Amino acid sequence: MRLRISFKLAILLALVGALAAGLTGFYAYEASRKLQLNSARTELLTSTQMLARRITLMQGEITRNLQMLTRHPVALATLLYGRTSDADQVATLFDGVMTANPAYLQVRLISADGHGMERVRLDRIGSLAVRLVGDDLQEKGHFPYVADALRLPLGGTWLSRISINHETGTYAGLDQPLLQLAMPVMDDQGLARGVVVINVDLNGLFGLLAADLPGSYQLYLANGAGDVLIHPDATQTFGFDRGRRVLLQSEFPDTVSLFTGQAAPVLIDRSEALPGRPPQVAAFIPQSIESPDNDNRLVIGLAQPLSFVLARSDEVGSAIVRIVLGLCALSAALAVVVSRAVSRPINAVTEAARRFETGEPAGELPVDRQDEIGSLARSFQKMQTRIAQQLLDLKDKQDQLEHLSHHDTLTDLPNRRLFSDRLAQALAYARRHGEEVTVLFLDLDDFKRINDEFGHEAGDLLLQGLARRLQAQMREVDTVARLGGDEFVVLLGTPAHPVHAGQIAEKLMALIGEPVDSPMGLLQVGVSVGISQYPRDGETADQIMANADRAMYAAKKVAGSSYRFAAEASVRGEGA
Ligand SMILES: Nc1nc2c(ncn2[C@@H]2O[C@H](COP(=O)(O)OP(=O)(O)OP(=O)(O)O)[C@@H](O)[C@H]2O)c(=O)[nH]1
Repeated sequence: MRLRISFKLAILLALVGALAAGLTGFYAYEASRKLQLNSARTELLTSTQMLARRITLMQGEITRNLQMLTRHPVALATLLYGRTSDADQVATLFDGVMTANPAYLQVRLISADGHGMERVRLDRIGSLAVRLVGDDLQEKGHFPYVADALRLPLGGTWLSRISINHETGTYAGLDQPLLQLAMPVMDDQGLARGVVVINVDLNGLFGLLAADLPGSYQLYLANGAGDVLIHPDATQTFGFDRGRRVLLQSEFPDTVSLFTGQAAPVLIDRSEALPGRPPQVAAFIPQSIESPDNDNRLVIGLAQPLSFVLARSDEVGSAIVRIVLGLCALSAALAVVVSRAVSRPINAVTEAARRFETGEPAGELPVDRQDEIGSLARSFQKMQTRIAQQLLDLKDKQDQLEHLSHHDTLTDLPNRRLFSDRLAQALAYARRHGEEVTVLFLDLDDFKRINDEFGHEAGDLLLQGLARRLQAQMREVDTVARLGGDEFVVLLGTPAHPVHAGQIAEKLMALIGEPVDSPMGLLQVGVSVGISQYPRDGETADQIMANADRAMYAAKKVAGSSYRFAAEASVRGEGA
């Protein structure tokens, strides 16, 4: 199948349009993906740093609460005098602090005496702070938060390692990650009389801290060795507490530098899914919690599923796909319009060429256009006009050649060839209809003398003048021809009786005998005429002509103009 140029052009333009739209769409989508990832990483890092800052603030707040509680006079009074009213006031104080701080699991006043006997203790049960009394109060002197905190100076804070709470007798926070902070209560002599201990629920604490973060954020917390303390998957937390290690650096190998003292944050773009874990984007930073031994180094991290991060770019992607499809449709429509606009004038030129080839009128051409197609159309039109003109010229030349081949160049009378054709035709007709044909053979007398006396040019003028005269005076049906030199012949177009033929010969003699005016003077000659008639003088053209010639020679023998019939010997004329 031969595809039209407009179709090919439309397909090509549509493909180019679709390719351009597709590539633009693809790169726009890639750019949007990168932007989303970068912005997600930056947001995660900022949120993680904010979280770390809030942990520091939170620790400072707990320390300030401890200072307030340890320095309150009723705390020392309770420890020194054991009065119930003092203890009640302390309990009220603790209740206020716990109410204000939902992450506090437990607040206790523990005496240095009585093996670290709990004097006032409030445990969190649900949302309430519940005071324990009587047998529920226990000796805690063997716990480091009592023994070590009692050795601290005024205002010093003891900070536990983050651990799982296995302490029996607690109502809340059992088996939860726990941070304990303790501060000594000093008397006037600077002797530590007891400690105030606050147990902080880390899950709750971080839950509070993370409450402002977007719901898609996942919180990670690891201790200085990398043990996972908080993980979106609860089964991965506190592995060390169950006799196995679950390390953050195992799941996020890039974080290993954070556990070797590096302070720079680690940004992770984990595009590949781990078994059971979706691809993620994450940010991790180290965070130190101030403590006397400075051993509480933490690594905090926030992560987001990659799918969530890329959800927006997927939306952008589907918008881009719609735009690309729209652009493809638009480019296809434009391609059709453009290809038609381009191919229509080309088709017009092609159609004009086809019509020209078959000789039909060319039709309209886009010659008014100012582009290459207009120039092609104009060139084609010029070429068409030139070819048509050349064809006309050629036809003219052909006609001229045709005329020349049948006419004498000097006199423009029919030549021997045309005369022979007409004679043959006339004989054929006469033979069929039983008619006669008459030929009069004319030879000028003494023509050489004209040439010799007046010049060859004068001879020519005389021949032309006589030819014109004969042509004008003879009937249209007759043929006057020049056979060559000073020989003329007349073929009568209608049958003629010999008498009539003789009259015609006399008319011819009179016509030729009239002088012809020329620049060289009056030119005058005589003529000898031989008359031959079919069928009397011959059957064929050759016989007729030969007899006419012979008759003319017979006439020539007589001085002056005369004529002779081929069949008769009688001579009629001026010289007779
Ligand atoms: N000017 C001119 N002369 C021609 C042309 N053709 C032939 N002639 C001349 O015509 C003359 C014919 O001479 P002849 O055949 O002797 O005829 P004539 O002089 O008429 O003599 P007779 O026929 O015997 O009377 C020659 O001198 C030719 O050169 C022509 O086309 N133009």
